[in-house]
Amino acid sequence: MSDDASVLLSISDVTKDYPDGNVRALDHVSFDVGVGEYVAIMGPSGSGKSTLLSILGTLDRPSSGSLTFEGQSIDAGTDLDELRSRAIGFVFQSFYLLPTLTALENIQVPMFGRGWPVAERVEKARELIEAVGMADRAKHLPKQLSVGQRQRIAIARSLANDPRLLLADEPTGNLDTVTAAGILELFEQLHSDRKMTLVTVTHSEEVAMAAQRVICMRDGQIESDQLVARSQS
Ligand SMILES: Nc1ncnc2c1ncn2[C@@H]1O[C@H](COP(=O)(O)OP(=O)(O)OP(=O)(O)O)[C@@H](O)[C@H]1O
Repeated sequence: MSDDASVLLSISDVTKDYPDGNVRALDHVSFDVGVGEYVAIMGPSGSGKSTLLSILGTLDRPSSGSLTFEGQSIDAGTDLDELRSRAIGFVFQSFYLLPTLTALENIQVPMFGRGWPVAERVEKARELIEAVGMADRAKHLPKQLSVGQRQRIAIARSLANDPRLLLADEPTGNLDTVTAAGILELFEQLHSDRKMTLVTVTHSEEVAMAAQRVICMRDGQIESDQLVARSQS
């Protein structure tokens, strides 16, 4: 973690076993993520990246070890649905947009059930669709959008509840090089303009180099954890 950042998220001595497969997916992993950091997690297939991201996002529980978010311990008593919907946004390789909803409606999905007045919900969705450069596609259904455009809408949706943390699993995995570069620019904007904390799992060097810090996993352990040297322009 960079020295000046206060800690957003911390995992300590986390182990994850999958007894059915007799697999130790994470093996005593500890690290902090600072507020506003942009972290890439890399490593070979099967090294534990997605498992780690699931635990960071509270989608899965560690077998042992602990997790804190904004200084609060995440344990059996934590309302995980509430924490996730309030504080954590997720972006996946497959976008999981609802096919019968328009782009603008898809962005509002996380706001459903949270008591937002409709007008405010729509206004917020309009602001987000603008932020991801897709305002002119608001009424389009997912099937009427390119894959890169769908990912932009999925990213806008992930921001609907103003999360402090954005977790992404191979966010450019289904995209061609040019489209992927556009998504990386969008992440950079979120990081620099909105001061989002971003953690992304990736196999892509380009994605990793866009981050500030790269954690490399191997066999369920952290092999290296380094700040990315940025060229000054
Ligand atoms: N539900 C599960 N049950 C049993 N074993 C699992 C389960 N999920 C993952 N594993 C195993 O845990 C290990 C880590 O898997 P994980 O998906 O975290 O790796 P990864 O680094 O994300 O891989 P990839 O880059 O291929 O997506 C692998 O050996 C995998 O087979």
